[in-house]
Amino acid sequence: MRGGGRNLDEDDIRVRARGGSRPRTRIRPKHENARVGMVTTVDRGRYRCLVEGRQITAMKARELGRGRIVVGDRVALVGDLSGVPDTLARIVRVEERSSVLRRTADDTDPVERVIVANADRLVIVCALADPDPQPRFIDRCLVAAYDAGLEPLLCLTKADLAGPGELLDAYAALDLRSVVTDHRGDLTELRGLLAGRASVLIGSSGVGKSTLVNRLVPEAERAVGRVNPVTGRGRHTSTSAVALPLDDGWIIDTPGVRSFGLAHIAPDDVVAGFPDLDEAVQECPPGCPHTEGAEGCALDAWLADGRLAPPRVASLRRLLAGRAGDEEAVAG
Ligand SMILES: Nc1nc2c(ncn2[C@@H]2O[C@H](COP(=O)(O)OP(=O)(O)OP(=O)(O)O)[C@@H](O)[C@H]2O)c(=O)[nH]1
Ligand SMILES: [Zn+2]
Repeated sequence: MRGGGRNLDEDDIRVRARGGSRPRTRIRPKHENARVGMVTTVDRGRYRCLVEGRQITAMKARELGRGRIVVGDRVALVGDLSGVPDTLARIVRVEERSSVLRRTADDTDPVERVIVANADRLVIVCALADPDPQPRFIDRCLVAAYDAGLEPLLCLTKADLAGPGELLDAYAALDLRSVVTDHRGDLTELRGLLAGRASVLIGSSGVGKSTLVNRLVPEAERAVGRVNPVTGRGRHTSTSAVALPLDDGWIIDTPGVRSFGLAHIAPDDVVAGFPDLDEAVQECPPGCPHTEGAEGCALDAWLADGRLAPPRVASLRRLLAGRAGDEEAVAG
């Protein structure tokens, strides 16, 4: 785009006026006039950003190279910041991230992807019935949350169909905050927990996540559904995350996230996602893989005398086995 005429700004002109033999790096524009905004969606090379209350579309400046920019990133923008249809701003800088939530396509995929930057909470949406609760999905999300430094919140939906007792009992040993909802009930408690935070909502298909998002941010459907003036594309694109403003905070929906692989997380950090098992694994021999049949694994002794809940140990072992490429475990 540089020198392309239409996208010239003061910085480009200054570069050219000084020009000459000075090394390019020393006269690289500092973009003092840049405005900082937040990336709310990413769709095939186009970034929607909220800047001073306006939604604008931007592209990445070539000088930024190949580094990915993701939803939640705070970015410095120059160029046309009017937000008028068909205008395109330029992202010239990505601010340092306070957190990154990553995933891989499955537990053995070497390619990790950052889904969201700068979030501080992971809301794990899980139905109490229809579909039945999936503790293994919850455990997987907890590992990712602890690893990324996000505070997990368990959001149990469809409370009109089943009670939360059994599920909450399974997690009683964890210091895990939870909230119970149904599609007609009051959302005051959940709203209170979300206010002022950047919360990523994650859940498997059919748990009622969209229902929840639409109730929390009724205008979201319109905002997401609006056809992008630059790309001409509407909703149901490949976007994997969308940030929506809510009560001085953000909720970040993840409609495109269909799996949540943990190949990027070291075994010890997988174990750290199970703080209720921590005391037991302290007694394991050095380098213990904690998997089924591992020699001297203290989890077995603790299980045998009833000090640990079998489903918790099974869940950890399944995750560890899945990362080792055990097909059957990956399917879980
Ligand atoms: N009984 C009951 N049904 C609900 C509740 N919340 C959502 N549903 C229903 O569950 C179904 C799935 O809800 P969605 O909001 O589409 O679920 P989702 O998690 O967004 O699922 P995907 O769109 O597949 O990602 C719909 O038929 C909803 O009407 C609830 O609290 N109680
Ligand atoms: Zn062990």
